[in-house]
Amino acid sequence: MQKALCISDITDRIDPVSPQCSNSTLYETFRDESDLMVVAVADEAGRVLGLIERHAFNLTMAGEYGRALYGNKPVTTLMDPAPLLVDIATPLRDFTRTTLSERPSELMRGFIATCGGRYAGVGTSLSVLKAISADLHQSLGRQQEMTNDLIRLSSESQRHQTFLNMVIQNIPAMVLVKNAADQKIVLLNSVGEDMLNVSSNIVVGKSSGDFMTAERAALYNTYDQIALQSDETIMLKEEHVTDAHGRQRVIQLKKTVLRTLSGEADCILTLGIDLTEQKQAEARIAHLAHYDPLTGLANRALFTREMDAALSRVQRHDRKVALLCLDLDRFKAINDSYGHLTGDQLLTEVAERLRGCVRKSDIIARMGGDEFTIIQDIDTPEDAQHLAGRIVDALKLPVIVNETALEVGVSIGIALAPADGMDANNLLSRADLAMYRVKAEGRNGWCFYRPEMDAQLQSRIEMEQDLKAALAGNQFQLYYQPLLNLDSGQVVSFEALLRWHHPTRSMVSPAEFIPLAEECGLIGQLGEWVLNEATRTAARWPQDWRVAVNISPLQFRHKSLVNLVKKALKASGLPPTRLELEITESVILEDETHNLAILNAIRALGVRIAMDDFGTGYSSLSYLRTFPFDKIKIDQSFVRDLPHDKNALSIVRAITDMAQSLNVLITAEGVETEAQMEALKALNCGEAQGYFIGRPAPVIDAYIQPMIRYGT
Ligand SMILES: Nc1nc2c(ncn2[C@@H]2O[C@H](COP(=O)(O)O[C@H]3[C@@H](O)[C@H](n4cnc5c(=O)[nH]c(N)nc54)O[C@@H]3COP(=O)(O)O)[C@@H](O)[C@H]2O)c(=O)[nH]1
Repeated sequence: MQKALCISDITDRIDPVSPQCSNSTLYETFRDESDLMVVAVADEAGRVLGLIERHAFNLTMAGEYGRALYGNKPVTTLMDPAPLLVDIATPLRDFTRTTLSERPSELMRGFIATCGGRYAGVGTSLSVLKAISADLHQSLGRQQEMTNDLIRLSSESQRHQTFLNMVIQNIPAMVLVKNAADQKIVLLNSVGEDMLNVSSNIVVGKSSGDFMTAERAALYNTYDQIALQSDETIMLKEEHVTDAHGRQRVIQLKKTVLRTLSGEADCILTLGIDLTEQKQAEARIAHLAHYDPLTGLANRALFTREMDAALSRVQRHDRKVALLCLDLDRFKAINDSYGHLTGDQLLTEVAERLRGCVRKSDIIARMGGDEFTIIQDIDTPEDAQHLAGRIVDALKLPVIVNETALEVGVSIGIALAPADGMDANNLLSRADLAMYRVKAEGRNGWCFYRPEMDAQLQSRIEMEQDLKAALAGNQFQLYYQPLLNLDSGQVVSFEALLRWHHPTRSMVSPAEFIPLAEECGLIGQLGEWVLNEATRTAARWPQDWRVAVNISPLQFRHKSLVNLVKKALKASGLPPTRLELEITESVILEDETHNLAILNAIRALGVRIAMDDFGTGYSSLSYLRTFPFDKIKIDQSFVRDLPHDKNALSIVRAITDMAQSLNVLITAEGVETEAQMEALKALNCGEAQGYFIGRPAPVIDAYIQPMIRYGT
């Protein structure tokens, strides 16, 4: 901002003339200095004596008469002895305002500026006018600038204001500002309107008590007082509110007092952060950590916690608890046949039915796959028995998924605390043991744990160890069972069937140890041994005999089966066309793409692929189209009832007809009588296998038997 003009700005610091100076000398000075309008007369100490104005002086001195009269006289004779005096620091405006109103004619003659009463310069009316005009001009310019500045400032502040409003309105939190002095609300943003379910028009200018319940308002006022007495942000308890849309929200409030530069409380800022989604996510995570996402039942982690709690109830309050272990009977087959989506729907429905069988206080958990557990507070073992009975009945009813009726069934083992133990893991294994007993005894039922089951478990554990030792100790042998071509009556191939000469239990059936080997991960090693042994043996047979080797579905998951087959063929020198691999339908159903690729690669080597146990599975026949099987083996359960059972006859006929249309060879398994063989011949079955033709036997016997029987 420019400084206002003062007298010093418009005075000429012309040396004054002394009172002794003659008028003629001054006359010459005026003649020589045309710009000189006024001069002051002052003594040596600077005291002002008078003022001489050029025009008036020259008027006197211009004529000869005037010069003759005054020429030699001192200037004091023609000076104005009472000139207009003004202090040099006087603001120009003050000077002009006073002089123009009080002594305008004196101003016209000029004036003398003084400083501390001493001469400081002279000024004229012209210099005053010039200065006033310049000042006016400048102040107009300044005013314009100031106006522009103001306009700019106001638009900037407007922009800031708008920006601030936008931030406040769009911040995803409630912003509520109260005046610190009277605690009246001055601002509530739109999120706050929504959270508090009130319009800012209603609350601005009001106190909390004007639109809240007295109780709540009192609480908020207390919080305000606490905030006012604190220099820090205070965090309030989470609050549950119903928002403008009727939804329950959880809000975290924070209060901060905004203070002026001098430290006085100006306003109270309340921020409300909506924690609802965060809380929901936390709840979801907590739920996932304890509940099975598919069925909504407790998971293993929650089961363990609940089991510990139940056992401490038993201990402290002398209560009884039953632990029920459930395993669905045909779930795997259904899952494999109809796919995981159907399996999932089935599990969901099973969970629903279980919920319908228990009391509220019972805990149902899904431990994984198709295994469930129930923790039940009981008074007597009969309570557990009744619950198990209800569950078996509930799951006997078919489950309808996508218009298909699925019959699943359940096996339940029950262990009791404290009778069967007080350790959760131990009880679980005992209930499991009982459940396996139900499975072994035909499924779809329940059974209490009995101490002798431990011995059975022990024997299973021992068998597992024995199996490991058997592999190392050469206790396995392959038996061979012949397959007869029903047209030619010739033995065409032999199925290799594994036998275990157990050191103490003599011969153990593969029906017993193959599943065990699958469970304990030994099937890969065992299957590799069978493949090598069978190909090595068959390589020594007559050229027109093939060998069939059973491949477990689990072998498809282990080492590269294709490489194992290649290696066995190479090592034995057996032509690939003389090797046949028997697989079950679960191979196709389990991991169709992966397993079909393996089958195709093996078949590309020239090895034949047979579908074993045909008709026992759950699946539709559609998988027969997914792979060109060389042979289908009709399961012995269909052959058993031939030739008299009409159903068996029509099933076998249907299979042979279908095989003919697909151009696939059919082998009937389990042929034990001549009548069965004749019936199969009449049904156009290509090959037969069974005790009637030859029992599995070490290789020598295997081919001698049929030769003896049929004279080949
Ligand atoms: N993955 C592998 N599985 C194998 C291997 N060796 C055998 N097995 C499978 O074990 C199951 C039981 O086999 P086994 O006790 O050898 O029974 C076979 C035959 O002895 C029996 N059979 C043959 N003819 C008759 C008969 O006329 N009556 C009758 N009651 N049983 C008979 O059938 C079994 C052959 O079945 P299949 O394999 O379906 O052709 C069995 O599932 C074997 O597959 C192996 O090395 N690996």
